[in-house]
Amino acid sequence: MLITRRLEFDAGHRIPDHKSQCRHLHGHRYVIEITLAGDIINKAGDAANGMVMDFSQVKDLAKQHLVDAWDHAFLAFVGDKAVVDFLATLPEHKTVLLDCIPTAENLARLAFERLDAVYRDTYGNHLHLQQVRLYETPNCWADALRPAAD
Ligand SMILES: Nc1nc2c(c(=O)[nH]1)N=C([C@H](O)[C@H](O)COP(=O)(O)OP(=O)(O)OP(=O)(O)O)CN2
Ligand SMILES: [Zn+2]
Repeated sequence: MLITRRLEFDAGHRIPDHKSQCRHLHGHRYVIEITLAGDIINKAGDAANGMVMDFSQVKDLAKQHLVDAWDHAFLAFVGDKAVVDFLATLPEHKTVLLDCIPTAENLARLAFERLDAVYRDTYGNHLHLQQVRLYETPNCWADALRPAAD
């Protein structure tokens, strides 16, 4: 069984090597869709009975481990020196330094890597993170998938 929880957040970025609009400082209303795989919990009387995981718990964990850190932050490639140096001049500015360029692909991959350890099997229902879909705009998104098992 697959379940998906969608969250939204705002962040700024730029793609420094881009030859068109995206090299400029700009922002997006990002959408992240977190897909979990697992069996349906069958435990009479338990709050999670009939669920893979409570959607509110999926949301709370995503906020705690990722979304609250990225929301209203500027996501900057640490090698983008001009921007990193500029942001450092702004008192208490919320900047998230990344070791990669903040494309949709890289953000989806980073989100997957960070959240993978967060969604763990607590009920013996084989719960695990299956996919992170990251929308940069309503028309553009990237999917980070769990690699197929050997
Ligand atoms: N493969 C990727 N291509 C692009 C990325 C990316 O992360 N991965 N990012 C950008 C820009 O940052 C920008 O966010 C995308 O802008 P744009 O192409 O204009 O997207 P829109 O949905 O706004 O396009 P419309 O044509 O206006 O619908 C660029 N490429
Ligand atoms: Zn962009």
